[in-house]
Amino acid sequence: MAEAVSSPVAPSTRAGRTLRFSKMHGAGNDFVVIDLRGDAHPLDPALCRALGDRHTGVGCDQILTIEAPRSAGAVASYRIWNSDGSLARQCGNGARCVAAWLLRDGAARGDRFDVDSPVDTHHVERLADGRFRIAMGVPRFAPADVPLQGYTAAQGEYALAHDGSTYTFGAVSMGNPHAVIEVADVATAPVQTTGPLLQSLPAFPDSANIGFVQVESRERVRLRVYERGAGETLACGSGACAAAVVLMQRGRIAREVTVALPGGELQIAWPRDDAAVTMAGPAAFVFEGTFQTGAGLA
Ligand SMILES: N[C@H](CCC[C@H](N)C(=O)O)C(=O)O
Repeated sequence: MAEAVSSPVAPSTRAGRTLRFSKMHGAGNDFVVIDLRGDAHPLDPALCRALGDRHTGVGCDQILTIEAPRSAGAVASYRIWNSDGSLARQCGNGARCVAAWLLRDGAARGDRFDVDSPVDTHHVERLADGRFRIAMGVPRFAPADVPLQGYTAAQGEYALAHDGSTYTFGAVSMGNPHAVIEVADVATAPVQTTGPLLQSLPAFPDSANIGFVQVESRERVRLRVYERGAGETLACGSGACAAAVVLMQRGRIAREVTVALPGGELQIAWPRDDAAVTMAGPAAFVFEGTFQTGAGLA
């Protein structure tokens, strides 16, 4: 599973902590965004699960915390928590929402700036239509980088036998692990069964985000993603990058494509194998709120 987290301070689920948040989404992948730049207490898994609960909390796929920049040129850094309380190292839709949040906050100015994710410094560009283009880093296909156990050299397609079935998929790291399964029709893809099954196999020691992709044309694909730590989401930005580069490497699609997810469309480009992948898409504010820790928590 994703890396365990040990909180350096007493669990922040103790009563009395008031957290102001912005509820946001990127193509339907939804987030609770919390400014921790003036707060010494990071979140912890229990608090993130409480925040993410769609009945007793705010409800979201991931929680994003805004923190001080780590690199010289960045305006801020952010941390990514899945709603199951696990930490993640990449979130494409979240990066666009952080960018929009930083511009509204005034920490970022102009149409181009840098933001530190847990794995990289991402160049952000605000586009004329209000969407954001993010440089998502260079994809890494080596099994050790995904990580994917049981294989030494990168393959365009892996075949994994389990319990009488054989699963064929591509595998890539976008800073977080992805498996990509090509299907004839995403609408009938076994997302809710094969997704959690593949995540649980020893081949994925850190689990993985499982994408199911249908090629409609060389310029357009459809995608559904069963995310690590959140289940099926309406969109997955790093998953869109992962599906696109797996299919581009196989020569199945052009080097610039539209990825149509249930929650919206993203534009993915990967001009050369040694280049960063860029992802363009929307970021939206939904509402502001405060969350009182400890209220109703056992
Ligand atoms: N579930 C992912 C993190 C969120 C990624 C997704 N929401 C995106 O937009 O890339 C993981 O554990 O690696």
